Order: sequence, then structure tokens, then C-alpha cells
Amino acid sequence: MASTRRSVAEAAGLVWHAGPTRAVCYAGVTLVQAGLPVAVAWLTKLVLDDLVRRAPIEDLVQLLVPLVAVGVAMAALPQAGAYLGAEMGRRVAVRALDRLYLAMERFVGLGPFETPAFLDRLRLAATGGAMARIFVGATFDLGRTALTLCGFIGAVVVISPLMAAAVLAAGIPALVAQLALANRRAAMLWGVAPMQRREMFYSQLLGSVAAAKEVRLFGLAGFLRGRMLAERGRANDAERALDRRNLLTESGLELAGALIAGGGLVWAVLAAAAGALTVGDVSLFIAAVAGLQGGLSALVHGIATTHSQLLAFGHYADVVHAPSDLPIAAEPRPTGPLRTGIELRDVWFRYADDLPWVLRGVTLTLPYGQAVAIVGLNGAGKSTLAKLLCRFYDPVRGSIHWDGTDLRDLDPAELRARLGAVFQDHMTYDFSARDNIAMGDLSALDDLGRIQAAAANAGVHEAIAELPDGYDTALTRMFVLSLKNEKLATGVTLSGGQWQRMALARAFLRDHADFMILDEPSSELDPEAEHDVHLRMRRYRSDRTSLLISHRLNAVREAEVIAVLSDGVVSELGAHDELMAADGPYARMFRLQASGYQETAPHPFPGPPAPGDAT
Ligand SMILES: Nc1ncnc2c1ncn2[C@@H]1O[C@H](COP(=O)(O)OP(=O)(O)OP(=O)(O)O)[C@@H](O)[C@H]1O
Repeated sequence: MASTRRSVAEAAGLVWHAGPTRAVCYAGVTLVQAGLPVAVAWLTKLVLDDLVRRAPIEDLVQLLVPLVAVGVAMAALPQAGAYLGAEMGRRVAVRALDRLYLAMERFVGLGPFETPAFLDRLRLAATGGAMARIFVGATFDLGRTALTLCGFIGAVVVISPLMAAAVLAAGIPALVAQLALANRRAAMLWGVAPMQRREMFYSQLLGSVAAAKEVRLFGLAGFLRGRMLAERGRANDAERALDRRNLLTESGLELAGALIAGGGLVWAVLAAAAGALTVGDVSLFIAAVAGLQGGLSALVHGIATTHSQLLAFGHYADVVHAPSDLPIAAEPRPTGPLRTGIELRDVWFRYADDLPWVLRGVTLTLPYGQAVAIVGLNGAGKSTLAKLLCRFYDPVRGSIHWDGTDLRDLDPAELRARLGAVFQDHMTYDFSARDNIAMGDLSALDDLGRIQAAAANAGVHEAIAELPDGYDTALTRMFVLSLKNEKLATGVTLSGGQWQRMALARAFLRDHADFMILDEPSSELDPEAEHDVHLRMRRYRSDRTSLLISHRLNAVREAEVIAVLSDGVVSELGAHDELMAADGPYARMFRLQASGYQETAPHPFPGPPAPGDAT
């Protein structure tokens, strides 16, 4: 009930903010439209009665003038109403879209976007939001139908209260049945949402450039198509079951309505023959019963449709009113320039309560102006730690401090404005080369000089300059809309290493950042490029606080502090020389990697021993 109230309030707010004057005009037109059919029926009854009793022509004219006026209004008002409604609907839709995506910005962490239930809700919310204009229009229609209905009920009550009660009584079960159906439809939509999500996943895989190689090489197309169709089949089964139920219920209701109308007609004609009703009464009765039944049926359908739209709209309202996924300080402390460093104090973290711990008490200081490197085996939690430093998640236990202030007491947007980062799974935007780099700092969107400097720092300037349209070349094989001149273009794609340099250029664009996170920034580069990029990064990092994550130990050896992460804790800490002298796991990993570059190194994938080999 509370959620219904909230949805109704949200819809009313959307209408009001879309333009109060327009809303009032639309409501006025709707109100007048509602009264017109009843006025026509009543005036027709009076005209017929006057005709039967041979009333003077002046009396008839007095009735015919308003009857014609009402007819004209009935012809003209729907167009005016449709225009006002459509304009209001467009404005409502824009505002709904804006509010939904504004609300999504409130989710400052990554958690919700990794939760299937949230993703389903988001999809339904987007549908519900897009439905806002239909929902609002349907609500006004519903109001008009209800008012017309009240007018006809009044008319039938005047002639026969008993008949009015019978027709109304027939409508109540219909209303209850339709509401139940609407609830079932909403539950069905929620139930099939995961199937639709999976179906979309398979269909996207089948059409995705990224998956095309493996799909073809491993012959996955048939398998994926089968799974996609299986999901569609399950969703169809659920829809079919509901449609069958609808069919039975609605046929029964229509039949009952027809029987009541027929019975009423017989009664009215017999009553008129016996002199209990006038001819005008019969005409009004026929018009009123038809209007009442039509109106009741429209009302029942309208309520059911609006109700199911309201339930869909509820998902939209849920998302729009959802609090942030991470607690945001009511009065955040300012995030000043980094002065002393960043500290992790006994940080414990797991992605969900039912998942294993990734970090089990990490304590580490990243001193101001120094480069700290984190190394460790796959899955040790290095990227997780980097994400915690961006406050994409909060530690489950322990805390992270920026110059002594807990990250939870800072404004996440202010904190992130002070960070630069290259993530292991960096983005490749289907934009132009210029826009791709500008995503790192939108203030540089129109400053080609800054973009070129960042590209040069990342060692990708020459490659971009040689593209057909230089920095304006679209980096995609899809059709894209340039952010700059809104022209459609298709372009070229870059190699993996070039994309990685683009990600670096984005990070370098933030040359004002206090703290730089580089998570495997050179994993896709050839040895020469890697060497080059590391030289550039070293230059860039000097006098800056940075965190470097890399499996290439040669790349991290110059960091002031190297932390080895294993079993969820920092197991070794120190400069390269200290760690080598300690001869622990770091030294072993380093020697193992170095041995890979020796000509006499053992084969990395030794085959099974040959027959006769000594064991
Ligand atoms: N979004 C997520 N949801 C659930 N578990 C996750 C998520 N991201 C990572 N994990 C798990 O957390 C653990 C640590 O992952 P993480 O990516 O931090 O390791 P890593 O040290 O960076 O590994 P690699 O060297 O392979 O990049 C892994 O077991 C991984 O499965």
C-alpha cells in the first residue's frame, strides 16, 4: 500500500513538474469530456418526450441548440485532449528518464551493478519509467471514464434504482477479477525478468564482435542459440498460462454483461408498454445501460491496466527513491590535496556475505609522493584493493584513510576527482579517438592540445595521427554518433596494446590527480612498448603518490615500497633490494620470472617424460 501511495505521488509529481498549467488544462478538458455523453443521452430523452407529447417548436429548439452544441464539443474536445495529453506525456517521459538516470548516479559503488536482482529491477524500472507517459494518460482516461459512469449511474437511478444496482453489482466481480489478473501479470513479469535477461545475454553474445572469434572457433553458435530459445520458451510458457487465464475470465465477464443488458432491455420495453415509462425514458435507459456497461467495462480494464502499469511504475519509483548503496556522510569532510598519504587499517573484505573473504586484515600505508607496488598471485585481491581505494566498495571491517580521514567521511565524487586510474578491464568507448581520451577529464573535450599531450605521454599520439581522420576518427566498426559534430561515422578499431595506451592517456589527462592507480597498465604491450610506457609512467609518477599493480616484477622493482599480497594479507613489504635480500616469496617469484629470460631456462610447459627418461 505504501509503495502504491509512493508511486501515485511520484506520478503526480511528474505531471505537475511537466507543467502545472498544461496539467490543469488537460484535467479541465477531461472533466468536460466526461460529462458530454451523459448530457447527450439526457437531452435526447427530453427531445423524445417533447416529441411524443407534441410540445411547441420553441421548446424543442431550446433543447436542440444545446444538443447540437454538445455534439460539436464531443467532436472537437478529443483532438484538443489528445494534443494536450501527448505534449504532457512527452514532458513526463523526459522528466522520468532524467530522474531515473540521476538516481542511478546515486549508486556510487559497484555492488548494485553486480547484483542480478538489482539489474532486473533496473530493466523493469527503465520500462516503467518509459511507461510513465502511458500511465499518466491512462490515469486521466480512467478519471474521465469514472466521471461518465457516475453520470450514467445517476441517469439509471432516476429511472430504476433496482436496475442501476443490478448493473453495478455485475461490474464489481469484473473489477475484482481484473485486479487479480493485473497482479498476476505483474508477478509474471517479475518472474520472467531473469529469463529475459539471460535471453538478452545469449543474443548479445551471438551478435557481439568480442565473442565472434570464440563463437566461431569453438562452434558455440548452435549451443548459444539453443539456450537463448530455451529461455524464450520458458518466458513464453509463463505468458501463455496467464493469457489462458485472461481468456477464461474475460469471456465469462462479457457473457454476464450481455445477459444483464438483455434482461434490462426486456424490462424497460415492457414497462413502457404498460405506461410506467415514457419513450424518452426507454431511450435514456438504453443509452445509460450501454454507457454504464461500456463505461464499467472500460473502467474495469482501465483500473486493471493502470494497476499493472502502476506496479511496473513501482520499480521505477523504487529505483528513483532508493538510497545510495554505500552510506554517504550527511556532512562530508572536504577532500583536500593529499599531504601525508593513504592508509589501509586492518581491511577485511568479501564481495557478499556468502562469498569467501578476499582480504583478511590488510594494513598498508601508501606514503605521499611515493610509488607503492602490489604483487601477488592471480586472485590474491590486488584489483579488489584498488577498487576499495576508489571507494567502489566499503571494507566489511577496518577502514581506509585519506590523510587520516576515513573515506566514508568524504564525498565520493570529490575523492574520485583526486584520483586517476587505469583499470585492468579498461573501457573501449565506441567514440572518436579524441572523445575516448577526453572521457578521462571532460574539461578537455574541446582542448585538442591537452588531449594530444596525454596521447603523446601514453605513446599513442603517432598511431592516432595516422588514422584517416586523426583524432576525429571513430574507434569502432559500429555506426557511432560523434560527440563533436553529431555526424554518423564508422571508423577503425585499435589493437589491444593501443587500447591500453588510450586508457593510459585518459589517466594522464588527469595530470592534476593526487593519487594514481595503475592496475596492470602494460599487460597487453609488446616488450619495447612496455619498456617505453614504464619510462613514461616513471616520469609521470615522480613526486606523485601511486599504486602500481603488475605481474611483471621487473616493472615494479623501482617502486619505493613493494607489498606482496597473499592469503588476504600483506605477507612481505619493502623495497626491491630488501625483499631480494630477505629471500622470501617475492625473491623466488622474481628469480623465477628472470629465469624465463635466460637462454638456459627450463621449458615453461614441460611435456610428459619420454620413455626411458631417468626419473
Ligand atoms: N565483482 C566480484 N564479485 C565477486 N567476486 C569477485 C569479484 N571480483 C573479484 N572477485 C573475486 O575476488 C578474488 C580476488 O580478485 P581480484 O580481481 O582482486 O584478484 P587479483 O589479485 O587482481 O587477480 P589477478 O592477478 O588475476 O588480476 C577472486 O577470487 C575473484 O574471484
